[in-house]
Amino acid sequence: MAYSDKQTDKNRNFKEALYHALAGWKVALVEERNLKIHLVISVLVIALATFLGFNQMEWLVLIMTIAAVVGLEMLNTLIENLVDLVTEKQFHPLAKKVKDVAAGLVLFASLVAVIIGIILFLPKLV
Ligand SMILES: Nc1ncnc2c1ncn2[C@@H]1O[C@H](COP(=O)(O)OP(=O)(O)OP(=O)(O)O)[C@@H](O)[C@H]1O
Repeated sequence: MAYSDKQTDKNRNFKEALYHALAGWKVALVEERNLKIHLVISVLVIALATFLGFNQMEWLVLIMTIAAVVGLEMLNTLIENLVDLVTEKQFHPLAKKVKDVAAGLVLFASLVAVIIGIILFLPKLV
C-alpha cells in the first residue's frame, strides 16, 4: 500500500494519534483476510448471543474472547509486517520460525475461542 503521509516523528496530539491508529485498522482490514473472517464471525456470534439473551457474565466472557482473538490476529499481522520489513521478503529460517509461531499463536487462541463458544452456546441451543 502506498502512503502519501510520510510522517516519521511522534504524533503531536491525540487527534493525530487516533488518525494513525484508525489507519492501522484500515490497512489490517484491507490486507488481512483472516482478520475479516474473525470480525464477521464475531458479529454473527454477538447477534446470536443477543438473540439467546446472554447474561452479564456470559457477555463478559464472550467480549473478552473476541477481543483476545482479534487482538492476537492484529499482533500476528504486525509481526508478519515486521518480518517482511527486516527480511525484505527474502527467505530466512528465523523469519519462517517467527511467522509460523505467530500463526500458531492465533490458531491456539482460535481453538480456545471455539471451546469457550461451545461452553457458552451449547447449553442454550440444545
Ligand atoms: N521471509 C520469510 N522467510 C522464510 N519463510 C517465510 C518468509 N515469509 C513467509 N514465510 C513462510 O510462509 C508462510 C506464509 O507467510 P505469510 O506472510 O503469508 O504468513 P501467514 O501466517 O500465512 O499469513 P496470514 O496470517 O495472513 O495467513 C509463513 O508462515 C512462513 O512459513
